[in-house]
Amino acid sequence: MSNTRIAFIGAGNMAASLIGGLRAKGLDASLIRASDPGEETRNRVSTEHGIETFADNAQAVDGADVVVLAVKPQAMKTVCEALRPSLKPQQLVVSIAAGITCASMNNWLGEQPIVRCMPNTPALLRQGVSGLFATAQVSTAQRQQAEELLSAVGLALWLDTEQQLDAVTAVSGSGPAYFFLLIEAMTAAGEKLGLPRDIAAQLTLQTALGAAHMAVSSDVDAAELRRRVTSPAGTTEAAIKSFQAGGFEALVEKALGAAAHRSAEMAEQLGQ
Ligand SMILES: NC(=O)C1=CN([C@@H]2O[C@H](COP(=O)(O)OP(=O)(O)OC[C@H]3O[C@@H](n4cnc5c(N)ncnc54)[C@H](O)[C@@H]3O)[C@@H](O)[C@H]2O)C=CC1
Ligand SMILES: O=C(O)[C@@H]1CCC=N1
Repeated sequence: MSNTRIAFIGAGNMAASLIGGLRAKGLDASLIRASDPGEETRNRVSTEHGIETFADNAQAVDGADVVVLAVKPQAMKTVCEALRPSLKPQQLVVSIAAGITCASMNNWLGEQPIVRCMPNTPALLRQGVSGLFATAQVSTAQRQQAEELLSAVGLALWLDTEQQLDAVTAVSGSGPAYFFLLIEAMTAAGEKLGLPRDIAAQLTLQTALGAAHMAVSSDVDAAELRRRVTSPAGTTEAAIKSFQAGGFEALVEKALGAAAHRSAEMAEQLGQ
């Protein structure tokens, strides 16, 4: 990775967090470039990370070993088709766009080695997790380059099939939003139970943090940790029974199913 030249197409939130992670890991700024139509966006990443930026995507990819596609899924077709004449066959394309398949990208870009990934927003704090899938054209060295790129902002996990990316999107890509929703709901419920809002918020946030740390560092699973909090006929049991009477597990399954379905549907709708 130390000599790998990386070009980011799109310099928004996810690209900026990847660039920040690479810089924090010691990758030289001269090896990173980014292009974005937004002047403010270009100025922000070049000031924050000391990298060269371009308004023209073709200029950014010139000489790059790895080209990271970090635009919205809806922009992928146009961006890929316009990039096609500028790409060299050996350049690795890494896409982080939700719901855009390798087959669609190969149609738009021509045959390129492609790694399709699904990161998540805690990448901003280098606490992210990503699922990665490589096409057959990707060499071992290129797999390593993609893994080093994504592991600069958190955990990077390889998948056996591209279809599994729909499930990864449902679990971890969209996942931070589910935890934020629970934080919002617990804070509001605490307030309704008579706590000042800031106290309810602090109690909720520190509990989320503490529980996540426990779940990550413990040698027992989440179900056992839950049992240890749940005294027979106590308060936790009352709450858990209430969650389960409302169909909590089935609701979570349904919600993640909806996200995975939407990921596959986007591939259909945006992949033409
Ligand atoms: N936000 C999230 O939680 C996650 C997002 N993703 C994926 O990451 C990708 C980027 O998302 P964000 O960074 O959140 O979006 P963003 O909107 O912050 O960044 C996208 C950037 O692309 C630029 N752009 C638009 N048209 C362009 C073009 N023709 N050429 C070059 N740049 C262009 C925009 O100006 C913008 O700065 C999306 O495809 C999304 O599916 C993946 C995982 C999680
Ligand atoms: O909501 C979305 O479509 C994107 C993909 C995963 C997180 N945000």
